This record gives sequence, C-alpha cells and structure tokens, in this order.
Amino acid sequence: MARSFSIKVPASSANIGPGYDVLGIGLSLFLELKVTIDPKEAQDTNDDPNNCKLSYTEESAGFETVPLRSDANLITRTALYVLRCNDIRNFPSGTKIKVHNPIPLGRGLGSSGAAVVAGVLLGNEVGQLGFSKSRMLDYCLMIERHPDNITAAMMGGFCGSFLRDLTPQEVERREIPLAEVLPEPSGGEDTGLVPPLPPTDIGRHVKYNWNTKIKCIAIIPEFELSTADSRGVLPKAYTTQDVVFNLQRLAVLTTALTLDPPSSSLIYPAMQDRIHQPYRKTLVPGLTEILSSLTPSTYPGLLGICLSGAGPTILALATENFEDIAQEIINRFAKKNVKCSWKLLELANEGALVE
Ligand SMILES: Nc1ncnc2c1ncn2[C@@H]1O[C@H](COP(=O)(O)OP(=O)(O)OP(=O)(O)O)[C@@H](O)[C@H]1O
Ligand SMILES: N[C@@H](CCO)C(=O)O
Repeated sequence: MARSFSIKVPASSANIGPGYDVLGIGLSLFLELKVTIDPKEAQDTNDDPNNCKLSYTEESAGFETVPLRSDANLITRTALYVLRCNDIRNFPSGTKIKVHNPIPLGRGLGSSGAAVVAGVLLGNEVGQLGFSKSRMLDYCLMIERHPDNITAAMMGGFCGSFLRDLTPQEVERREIPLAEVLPEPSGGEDTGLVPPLPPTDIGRHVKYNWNTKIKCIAIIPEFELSTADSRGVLPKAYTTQDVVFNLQRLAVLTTALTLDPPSSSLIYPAMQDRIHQPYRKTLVPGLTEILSSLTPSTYPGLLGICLSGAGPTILALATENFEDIAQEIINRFAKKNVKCSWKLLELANEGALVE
C-alpha cells in the first residue's frame, strides 16, 4: 500500500549569548520533507543502495552541493541509523523524498540540527517505530552531541537543556565515533552491522515562556563556518570569573525574555558572554565591533545582540526598528568585505511535526 507524509522542522538559534550549549530558540524558517512510499514505483528507487530517491527544490540552501545518495546525505543517513538500530536495513522500495530547505547551511541557524531531527522523525515514520519525542531526542543526541539546537528544533519555543550524567557504559556508547554511528557511504555494500543504540533519556529540557513582542533579526553573512571549526577555537578551561559572569547572566536572561514589557536594560547586558563569543571573533570579521557598537540607546527597539549558534550569523532581538538594526550590522560587515542577507523571524513555538 502506498503512503505519504510530510515532516516540518524549524531552524534554531543556540546560545543566545551566555547560554553556550544550553539555550536554544526555534525559528520560523522550516526544513520540509515530502515523503511518498509506493512499492509500485520501486524501479524509480533502484539506483540508490537503500531504495531512496532523494531530491531538493531548486530554492533550497545546498541545492547544488548536498549529496543525494541516501548513505551520504545527513537527513537520510540519520534515518538509516534509526532504522538499522531497529533491525530494518533499508528504506522500503519506492521511497521518494523531496526536501525543501530554506535554512542556510553552516551559518549558525541550526541547519544540521534540523536535518538530524528530520532524519530521526523520518526513520521513526518509515519504520513505524512509534517512538516518543523524548526517545527521538536520544537518537538525535547520538549524532549532534550538544542539546541546544536539537532540543529547540524538536520541541520548538525557547528551551533550556542539558545532558544527564551517563554511566561509564553509556558514556562509551555516546563517545563512539560518529563514523561508526551513521552509515558510511559504502559503494552499495551494506556491512550488516547494527549501530550502537542510544542510552535512554539522555537529555533533560524545559520550555520557557517567550514574550511574543520580541522578534528575531538574523543577519546572515554569505560565508559558511562549520560548527566543528567554530568549536575548535574555544579553550579547554575557563577562569571562575568568566564562568560566574555567564551563569549570572543566564539566570537573569531566561526570565527577562518572558517579561512584559521587555526591558532592554535587563536583556542587553544579560546577553553578554565570556565563554564563546570572545574566541570566535577570529573567525567572524568585525564580530567584536558589531556586538559592542549597537545598543538600545542608539537603536530604540533593540533588546540584545549575540552570535547565533556557532556563527557567523548575528542574532538581534528587538521589538521595532528591524530594518535599521539589520542595515547597521550589514554595513559593519561590509566594511570587512563580508556580504550579508537578513531575515526577520518569529519564535516557532511548535517544534518538529509529522503530517
Ligand atoms: N538540509 C540538509 N540536507 C543535507 N545536509 C545538511 C542539511 N542541513 C545541514 N546539512 C549538513 O550540515 C552541515 C552544516 O552543519 P553545521 O553544524 O556546520 O552548521 P549549522 O548547523 O548550520 O550551524 P549551527 O550548528 O551553528 O547552528 C552542512 O554543511 C551539511 O553537510
Ligand atoms: N552551542 C553550539 C551551537 C552550534 O551547534 C555552539 O555554539 O558551538
């Protein structure tokens, strides 16, 4: 019997200043998958080693560069991981997936988090596994190993998250290299190996309220910055002062963003950070000047400003004056020869959906 369904997953912005690897917000920009499974169309999917014909809309970010083989593409590799953990080796014959992805790749807007969440939902639907969102988060966290983007993409809204203490055996499972978790492009050969199952309930999260007067301006440089590179410049240890600086701000920020009216005198200083942004300035030209030069007194309506995720996108939270704020940041990037686009986004409260 033929069946079809769609999957929709929001982009996300992680950290929001002081909440490195902790805070994330779902954003109103959606990765969408249209999936049909029709055994009568099996001949159309024979070219792929796992019976899956994958295509992207021409407007999608990465349209010309993302791999289309199911064991090379992040979305379908993730789905294959979920399926193989549950004794299903391949997609059913005649599986076709059309992806529409407006989330720019490698810019700090959670493209990989959305792809991983979409892949886990895809594996769950295709295999009719019936997992809860909480169990699906475990699978996601075996692949993207910090919870901020993943939790916001799966659950939606404004989330705080952490990973629970794992037993030594669970730590071993979670530290298995990614190459042994996700299927590797195999030249058509399926090794038959069962990948490591994720430990149960790895993540813990809460969803905070969010004052919906607060809009999200994303200023998106045209260059990509991989999360791995952007994590590579961070130190291994921090001073007590820097850790306390962030903890104090984090405690205030999570409530400040719920209050009405939103207070820039609370939010702006609470979005300062000493854990990641100061180190990432070497990778994002003009970052220090941009973060310090726009203030609520020079730009009424501005509430706070930070690097979005691992960058290079800048996230400005504001209640008005969106175009002027975006233009000022674009001009500052232009002085460093960096071209940008910008988007005005809302909080996506819903999270990932299958319809
Ligand atoms: N829709 C997609 N389809 C296939 N691959 C994707 C998709 N989205 C992201 N990816 C893969 O993820 C990579 C980007 O991941 P990376 O973690 O570096 O950046 P990001 O997720 O956009 O940023 P951040 O984690 O800081 O928000 C892309 O280069 C691509 O390999
Ligand atoms: N918290 C992560 C988000 C990017 O995936 C980081 O800043 O590296």
